[in-house]
Amino acid sequence: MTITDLPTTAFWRPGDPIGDREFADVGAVILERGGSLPAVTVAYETWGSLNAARDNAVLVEHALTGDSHVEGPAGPGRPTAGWWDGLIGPGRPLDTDRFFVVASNVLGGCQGTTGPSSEAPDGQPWGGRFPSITIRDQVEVEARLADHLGIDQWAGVLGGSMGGMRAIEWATTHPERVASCIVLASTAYATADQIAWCQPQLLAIRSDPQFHDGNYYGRGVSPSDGLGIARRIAHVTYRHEGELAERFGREAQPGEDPLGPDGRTGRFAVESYLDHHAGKLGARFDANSYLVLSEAMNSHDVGRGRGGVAAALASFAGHLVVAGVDTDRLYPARLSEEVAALRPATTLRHIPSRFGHDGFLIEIDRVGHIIREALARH
Ligand SMILES: CC(=O)SCCNC(=O)CCNC(=O)[C@H](O)C(C)(C)COP(=O)(O)OP(=O)(O)OC[C@H]1O[C@@H](n2cnc3c(N)ncnc32)[C@H](O)[C@@H]1OP(=O)(O)O
Ligand SMILES: N[C@@H](CCO)C(=O)O
Repeated sequence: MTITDLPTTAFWRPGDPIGDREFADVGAVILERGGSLPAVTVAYETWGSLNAARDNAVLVEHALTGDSHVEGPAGPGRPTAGWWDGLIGPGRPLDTDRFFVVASNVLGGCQGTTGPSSEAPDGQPWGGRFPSITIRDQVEVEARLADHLGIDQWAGVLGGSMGGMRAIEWATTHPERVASCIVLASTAYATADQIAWCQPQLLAIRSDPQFHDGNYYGRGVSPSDGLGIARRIAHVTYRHEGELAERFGREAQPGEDPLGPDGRTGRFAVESYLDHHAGKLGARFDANSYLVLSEAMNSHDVGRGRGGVAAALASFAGHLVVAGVDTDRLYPARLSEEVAALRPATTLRHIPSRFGHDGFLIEIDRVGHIIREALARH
């Protein structure tokens, strides 16, 4: 597959099959970086039942390109199978005999919650006009969802990567509303390295001639080349050097010769693998959401304006669990260890994996064990 063969962008629009989604209108939101969104809708899914005391709810926070479909098959309105399939259900780590599990699509996303592809007040898609948002704005919207569901305190808030950013922000902004917080393969603040890896990704999208300053909806085009390049860069950071060496080595993609006379089209197997992931993301994700969410991640710092990370975390009296993947080069395990050092009451766990950052999505048994252990206190 060459770059220009990539499919055009797909995202959820009103009128599409709703799958298992429910929707909550949570009103206008004043944004941290200025401006506002006059009417925010949140798409969410639930598993299990809220008990009479309304104290058994757990919020699962998805990562950059995830959505509310944590568990269950793909199907109409559900472009992908659950991204943590196997973790939610009777007797599972997120045990639906005990817990009411909630997962929403994040503010700025493209699977039903208000984002750049949603309608602005003038009836046209927001597109490039969608305002800059922060992780704190996303948590504000999730707090409104909790209010809508009648949940004063979550038994648990948990997530990996960008989902972990929102989980730790929840514990900091609303310490009284979180009993247990589980932060996987994540960080208390976006590091220089994470911001640096992000920059060429955003430039790739914005440099795509089909980007049109973010106003590509309705033109029959999308900046899929730029989004594909962004995903290739990101995907390498999500995996481990040793894994790529072991899986692909210097092998050529079958039927192709990267060192032959036509070496410009013949690919190494690892290049074909990256092309595949670029194509998959282009088929299920909106480039504008990729930009907005990436910049929200760059904003992340629970200590900003609060006297630093240690002072910010001091307000949280609940149970905090942090776990890093030992081969994660993007969110190295030292960032989890740093949180545990700044807040000594924290439980520190490790996720051994050969897969790097994506280990938090792949090592289901280990992740399930950490979740089960943390929620056993409840
Ligand atoms: C599953 C979802 O996408 S749910 C939606 C939400 N998603 C997320 O939050 C995370 C997005 N997904 C991801 O980041 C990753 O796909 C993961 C972490 C979930 C999966 O990781 P892994 O299971 O290790 O898959 P891996 O990275 O090895 O990729 C396998 C794919 O590469 C393909 N592949 C492997 N080698 C090659 C090659 N040489 N050339 C082309 N394709 C290749 C496989 O055929 C397979 O394709 P498929 O996924 O279409 O079946
Ligand atoms: N593979 C994950 C990595 C981000 O943490 C995603 O696409 O959301």
